Amino acid sequence: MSAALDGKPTVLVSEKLGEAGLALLKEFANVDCSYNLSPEELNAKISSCDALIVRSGTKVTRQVFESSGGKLKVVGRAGVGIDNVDLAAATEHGCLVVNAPTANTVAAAEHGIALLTSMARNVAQSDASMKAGKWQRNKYVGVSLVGKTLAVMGFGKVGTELARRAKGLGMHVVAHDPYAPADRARAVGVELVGFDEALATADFISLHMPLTPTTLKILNDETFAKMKKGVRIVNVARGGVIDEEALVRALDAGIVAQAALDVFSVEPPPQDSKLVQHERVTLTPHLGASTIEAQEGVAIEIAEAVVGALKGELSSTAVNAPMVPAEVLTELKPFVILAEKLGRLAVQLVAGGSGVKTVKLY
Ligand SMILES: NC(=O)c1ccc[n+]([C@@H]2O[C@H](COP(=O)([O-])OP(=O)(O)OC[C@H]3O[C@@H](n4cnc5c(N)ncnc54)[C@H](O)[C@@H]3O)[C@@H](O)[C@H]2O)c1
Ligand SMILES: O=C(O)[C@H](O)COP(=O)(O)O
Repeated sequence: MSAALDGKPTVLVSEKLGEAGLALLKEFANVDCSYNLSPEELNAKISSCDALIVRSGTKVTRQVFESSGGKLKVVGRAGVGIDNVDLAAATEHGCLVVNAPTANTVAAAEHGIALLTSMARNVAQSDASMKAGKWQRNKYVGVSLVGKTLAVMGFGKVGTELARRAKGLGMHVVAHDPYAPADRARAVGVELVGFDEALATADFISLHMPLTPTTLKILNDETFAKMKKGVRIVNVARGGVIDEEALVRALDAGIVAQAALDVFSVEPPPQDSKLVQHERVTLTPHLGASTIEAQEGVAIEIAEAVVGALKGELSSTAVNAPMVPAEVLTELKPFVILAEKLGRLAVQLVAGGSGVKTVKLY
C-alpha cells in the first residue's frame, strides 16, 4: 500500500542503517531503503518522502529541499557530523534536521586511539612490507607514546573520550576548544590551552572538531609552521579541517613526521593523491563510527529522533543546552549562526521556515 493510501509517512533511508533502527521506523512509517542513489535519483524520489535518513555519504543539498516541494519534514543524520546537510536550505524550507549525537562517540574515540598507536608503531606500513615478502625491523622503529604531549583539538564527546584513553596510555594531554567548560577538562585531568599553544607544544595532535566555516582548513601552511618539528597528526573528525595539499608539504618538509587519517575532503579521495600514496600516512576509509555496536546504537538513536519529529513530539520550547555559554545562547536566531558557531547542533526545530522553535544541544 502506498504512503498516500495507508496514511503513514514515508521515510527514505539512503545509506545502510542497523536493523533495530529500521524495525522502529517500520512500526510507524513506510520505509524505503534505497542505497547508492545518484543525486538525480535522490532529487526525483524526495518529493514523495516525509523524512530522509542519511549517513556521511549522501549530500543533502539545497536542490534536495527544493525538489521535495515542501513535503520533507525531517532529515535524520545517522551519526554526528551534519556538514553534509545544507542547514541554511533546511531552515528556509522549514525542515527539521536531527542527528544521532551520542551512539558512536566511543567507537570514534577508539578508532582515534587505534590510529594513534598504529601510526606510532608503523603497523600498517610494516604489515604491507611483510606481505610484500620483506622483514624490515630497522626501517620500522617507532616512537613511544608515554610521556608525550597530545593536543586534543575539539574537546567535545569524542575528544573527551579519546583524552581519557590517551591518559591511560601515560600521555600528557592538553586540549583546545573555545567552548569547552573548564570543569569538564578538570574532571578528565586535561589542561585547556589556546590554539597556538596547543600547536607549539604537541608531539601528537588529534582532531575532534566539527567541519564548519570556522574550522575549514584550520590546519594549513600557516598553522603547520607553528607546530613542533616532527609532530604526528590523527584525524577522525572531517577531512576538510585540514588543507590536504599543505599537509603533504608539511610532511615533505619534515614538520609533520606522520599522519593517520580516517576522513578526507573528498571521499573516497583520488587514488593518485599524494596524501593517499604518502609512505608516512596511514589511511582508513571513514571507519570511525563503523563498529557493530555503534551502528546499532546510531540506528536506534536516529529512528527515535525521526519518529519523534514526525509525531511532533520534539516541539517543546525548552532549550536544553547545559554546555553552551550564555553569550552564545543569546544568538539563537537565526539558527544557522548558532550551528556555525558551535558546530555541535543535535536537534533543531524550525517554525514556519523562519525562527527557531526548539534547539537541543548535546
Ligand atoms: N570518523 C568518524 O567516523 C567520526 C565519528 C564521529 C564523529 N566524527 C566527527 O567528529 C566530530 C566531533 O564529534 P563529537 O561527537 O565529539 O561532537 P561534539 O559536538 O561533542 O564535539 C565537538 C567539539 O568541537 C568543539 N569546537 C567547535 N569549534 C571548534 C574550534 N574552532 N576549535 C576547537 N574546537 C571546536 C565544540 O565546542 C565541541 O566541544 C563530528 O562533528 C564529526 O565530524 C567523525
Ligand atoms: O559524523 C559521524 O558520525 C561520522 O563521521 C560517521 O559517519 P558515517 O555514519 O558515514 O560512518
